Amino acid sequence: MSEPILSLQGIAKTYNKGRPNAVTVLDGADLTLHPGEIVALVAPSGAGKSTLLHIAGLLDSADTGSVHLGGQDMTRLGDRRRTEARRAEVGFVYQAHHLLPEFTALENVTLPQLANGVSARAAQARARELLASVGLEARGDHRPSALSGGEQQRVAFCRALANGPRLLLADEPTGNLDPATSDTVFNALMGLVRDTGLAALIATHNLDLAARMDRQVRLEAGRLV
Ligand SMILES: Nc1ncnc2c1ncn2[C@@H]1O[C@H](COP(=O)(O)OP(=O)(O)OP(=O)(O)O)[C@@H](O)[C@H]1O
Repeated sequence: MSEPILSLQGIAKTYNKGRPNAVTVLDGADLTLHPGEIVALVAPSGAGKSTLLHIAGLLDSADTGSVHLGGQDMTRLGDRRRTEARRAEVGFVYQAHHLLPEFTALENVTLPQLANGVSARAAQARARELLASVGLEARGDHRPSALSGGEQQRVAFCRALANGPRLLLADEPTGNLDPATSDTVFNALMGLVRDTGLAALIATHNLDLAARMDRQVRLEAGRLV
């Protein structure tokens, strides 16, 4: 089998450690994700899905345990190296799309590439290609307010994929969408995973969508089962 893109081992996380209001959210969570794999992360509200995604995506650190991304140990990297690794390897999609309202769809997908040192010309070409891959070739000049919810969420996926990450992390990405639109967004994502060898971890409450993924992991008492 191919080398894992993401490997989490023995991840523990307690908020407000040592205080009366301490909350242990993760307590020995293990997870391995391979290229071309899409995995559902299912758990009740408050169980720690966002916390786990933030640790996997190097936005937050675990108290104990290790995080490997693309075979490299990220656990003890300094802030600068973590940010670099995150920019290069990880794409994030949130429930609310967080697109920049004053920029067009095309600009929203171009900007992260400019931040990563890509030339304007190459960044725009890639943004056009990504938007076309989710059926939005005619919407590049629209601002988010002129797009439907499903279109906005597809732009958010394109933005997350703009720098060619090997890992996509999504937190309830279809939570705000009606079933038909959620289906369209999910199918676009599935196509990308299959075509590009991307690995995706998708937190969702939608059990129908979860059932269509390669595997489901549940977060129970701080562990993944
Ligand atoms: N910064 C923080 N300080 C203290 N407690 C926190 C913090 N962030 C999260 N928590 C607590 O940790 C627990 C897990 O939160 P998390 O957001 O990871 O859950 P979730 O499974 O993503 O929930 P939801 O599905 O509702 O988004 C919750 O009880 C939450 O209140």
